[in-house]
Amino acid sequence: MTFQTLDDLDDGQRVLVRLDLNSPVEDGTVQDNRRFDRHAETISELVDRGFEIAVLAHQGRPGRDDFVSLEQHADILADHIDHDVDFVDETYGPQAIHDIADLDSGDVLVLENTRMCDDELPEEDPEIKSQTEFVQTLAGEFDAYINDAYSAAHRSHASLVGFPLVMDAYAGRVMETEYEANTAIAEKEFDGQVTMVVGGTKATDVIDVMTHLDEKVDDFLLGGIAGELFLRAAGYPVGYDIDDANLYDEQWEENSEKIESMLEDHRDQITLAVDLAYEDDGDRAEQAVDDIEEKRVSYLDVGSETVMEYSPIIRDSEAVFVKGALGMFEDERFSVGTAGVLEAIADTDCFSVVGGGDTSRAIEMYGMEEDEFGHVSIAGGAYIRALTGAELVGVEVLQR
Ligand SMILES: Nc1ncnc2c1ncn2[C@@H]1O[C@H](COP(=O)(O)OP(=O)(O)O)[C@@H](O)[C@H]1O
Ligand SMILES: O=C(OP(=O)(O)O)[C@H](O)COP(=O)(O)O
Repeated sequence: MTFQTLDDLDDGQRVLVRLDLNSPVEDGTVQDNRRFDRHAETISELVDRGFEIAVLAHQGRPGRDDFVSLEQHADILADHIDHDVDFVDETYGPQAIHDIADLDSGDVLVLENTRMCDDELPEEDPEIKSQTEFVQTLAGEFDAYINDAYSAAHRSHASLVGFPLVMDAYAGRVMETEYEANTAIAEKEFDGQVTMVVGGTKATDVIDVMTHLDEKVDDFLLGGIAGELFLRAAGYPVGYDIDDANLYDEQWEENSEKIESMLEDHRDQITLAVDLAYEDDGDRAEQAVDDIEEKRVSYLDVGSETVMEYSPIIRDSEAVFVKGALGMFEDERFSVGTAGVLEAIADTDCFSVVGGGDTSRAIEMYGMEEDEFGHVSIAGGAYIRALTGAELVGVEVLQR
């Protein structure tokens, strides 16, 4: 490993620490999840070593319901480290700079959601990000920058790639362990069948990676939003937005050509849902995809027949990689696909990786243990990108 770690950093300095606390938000309430547990280890070590600590993190995407302040995250983090955590509702404005100046040894201050700053998005070259007002202002306030956000390291955003170009930069403990685990996994060779379960809402991330993994993965089992987009490309009248949904059409525009060419060139490697589930009068109802004449409802899970088709494929696999849930599993009625597939994986002795801040929550929620899986990563998009062998931009800048 070529980046510097916390072992290379002298105690008691002023540090700016980038975490990934991006969490599910239900009715405005931030849901606790494994990202807090994992990052708490890094922050507790920094507290014990007397650092003056300011935390940068993002939450959600502008325009989405999950785009909220980090005030609740500061409280959840405080519970995890059993130590006070302050919050300021600015990222680099005058009040933030004032509060940063006031930090004492062992103090922790969470700065406001980085994505509320104009300079954070969109993705641009690290050199451009390093010259932004956001990076230039904060860099002057600290002795060192620590990136612990492996799970966001595939994004070329200011808080992830700008600072290492203008100040001393180190990998936090989560960055270190996730990088090691995911790099080792990417280098593993398997003699038997390799299966990848693809779902979730971030279809663009997974479809991009699928096009680079067609030699490594023998069978892609589809669900979630990506699954419906593939069904749409295969000629079924699903995979577009109805009502207020904003999940399909934009991602279809971005990915339809890739999906169509994957179906044309790799049809035998792609297994699509044979039935889908929806809400009918408060209950779960299922419909065979062949019987859908027109999309009138939101499909929130794959159906039970689909789980019966996916399970034997998983049983016959030597390795299974999961990225994204097959349905909206947080609602028990729509957990059949995700829980069914995870149980099938847990019941076999295949090597398995379950990734994603949201998806990894399903393990605990549905009574499974993490040690029933080979590796449970708090990274989703970053881990599957790493599987392709590609370097993550946020890691690359740490290695300079
Ligand atoms: N058909 C669906 N409709 C709406 N949401 C879905 C559907 N299928 C899966 N999801 C949601 O996808 C989320 C996980 O998506 P994503 O963020 O891409 O994965 P992760 O964070 O695990 O990497 C879950 O919280 C689940 O509720
Ligand atoms: O949750 C994240 O990614 P993931 O859902 O792929 O695990 C990261 O925080 C990145 O967030 P983003 O996909 O909104 O850039």
